[in-house]
Amino acid sequence: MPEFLKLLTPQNALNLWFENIPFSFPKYEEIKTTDGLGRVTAEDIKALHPMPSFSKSTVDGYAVMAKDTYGASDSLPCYIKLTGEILMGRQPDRMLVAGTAMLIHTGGMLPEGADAVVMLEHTQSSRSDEIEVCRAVAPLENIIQVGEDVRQGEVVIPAGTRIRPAEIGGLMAFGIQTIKAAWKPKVGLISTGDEVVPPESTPTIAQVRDINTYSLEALVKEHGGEAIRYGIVPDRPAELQKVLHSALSECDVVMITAGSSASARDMTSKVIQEAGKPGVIVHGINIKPGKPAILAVCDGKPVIGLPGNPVSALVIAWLFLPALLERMQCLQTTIIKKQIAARLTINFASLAGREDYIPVKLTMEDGIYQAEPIFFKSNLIFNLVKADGLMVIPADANGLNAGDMVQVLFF
Ligand SMILES: Nc1nc2c(c(=O)[nH]1)N[C@H]1C(S)=C(S)[C@@H](COP(=O)(O)OP(=O)(O)OC[C@H]3O[C@@H](n4cnc5c(N)ncnc54)[C@H](O)[C@@H]3O)O[C@H]1N2
Ligand code: MOO
Repeated sequence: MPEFLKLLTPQNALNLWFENIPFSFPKYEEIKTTDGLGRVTAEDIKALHPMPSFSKSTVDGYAVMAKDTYGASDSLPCYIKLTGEILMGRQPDRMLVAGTAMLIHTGGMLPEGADAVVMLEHTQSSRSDEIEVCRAVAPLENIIQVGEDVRQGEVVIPAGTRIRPAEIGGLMAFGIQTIKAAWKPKVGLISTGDEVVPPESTPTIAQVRDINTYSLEALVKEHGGEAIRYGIVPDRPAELQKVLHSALSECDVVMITAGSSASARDMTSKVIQEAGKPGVIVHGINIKPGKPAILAVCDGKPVIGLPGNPVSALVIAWLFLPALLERMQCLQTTIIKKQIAARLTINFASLAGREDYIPVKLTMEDGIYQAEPIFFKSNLIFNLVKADGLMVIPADANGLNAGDMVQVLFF
């Protein structure tokens, strides 16, 4: 019986693999903040000054002392002397004194002495030097105070944060043009198989174009790694040995596709085992698709042996590689895979003890997502192209019934 028939759950497989990887603090590089999307910060970033650095209005209206408006209503307005206008981007040229108001615009700097802003809609101006206030304001109403967003010196983006558009905006608010980011792990991609030819060539009748190198390259890029292609290796162990050796010396992670299963030409596990210590950690995971997957460590470097079937290769890589890249870059917050709850449209059988990831089409009915399973074969990439997401059938389920709610993950 091939060794890989001793199947682990995906979570146990991941844990066991990670226990054998010597994670260390990541190398880092200085990058332009504008290039930072998707990168991981390698140091704490602190507020250089309070944000905002001046107190401002959140509405168009009149800066006032709140107490001057107390009791004001539509039936009993109060009258306040208008002493000028605060121009945008300019510091007010005078203090606000009791019993006076100044015209202010959204984002304008509050004059000293003012503690609230009356909205334009709650005033009338019958005379050019006076306003009629029809509604009272409380202190701090319609203003943003100095440091209300963040205090000076506060850690605003901790080390190990994935940079999203919001972080880029926050960094620019401080004028931080460069950041230290964890280096992008280099992921070597090796395709194997005598029948596999490059996409630019025309396959003969029993050949196939290389899908996996390219779908995996895109996945690596999407999850913050740098992909390095090592081409297609024929089904000869010596050839794979040679290419794997180069990839291990040049990359931080290596992914090999195909040759993971049970036949005599499935050499991947053996070649990985001989490429470095401790070698193969997991061969076989209780999952569909992707059961024959291999997780290994060769002299400190993680290696993944993916099934050749393009759907299996992509699903397994999508389940394991992002988690690895996150750990390698010391990401502090696990990225939760985007998912929604949906109602299953039909009865769906599955094997108890095995976690299934089934491609589904999503539609919306009465405000609830409906998940229609695609009866897929893991060799057929367009089964995945046609899917909106992957429905998870947990290991403890012995199939699901039409109407059951399922989680659908977006890959
Ligand atoms: N007797 C058994 N046979 C198989 C088992 C099993 O348990 N017992 N498992 C099946 C499962 S599940 C999978 S998944 C596949 C895994 O196969 P391998 O990893 O050994 O890969 P190959 O056999 O070389 O290829 C499978 C399939 O994928 C095509 N392929 C390979 N590389 C590429 C590529 N880069 N781009 C596009 N397509 C590729 C290849 O031509 C084959 O059609 O094994 C089952 N068999
Ligand atoms: O894992 Mo295989 O992926 O079931 O075809």
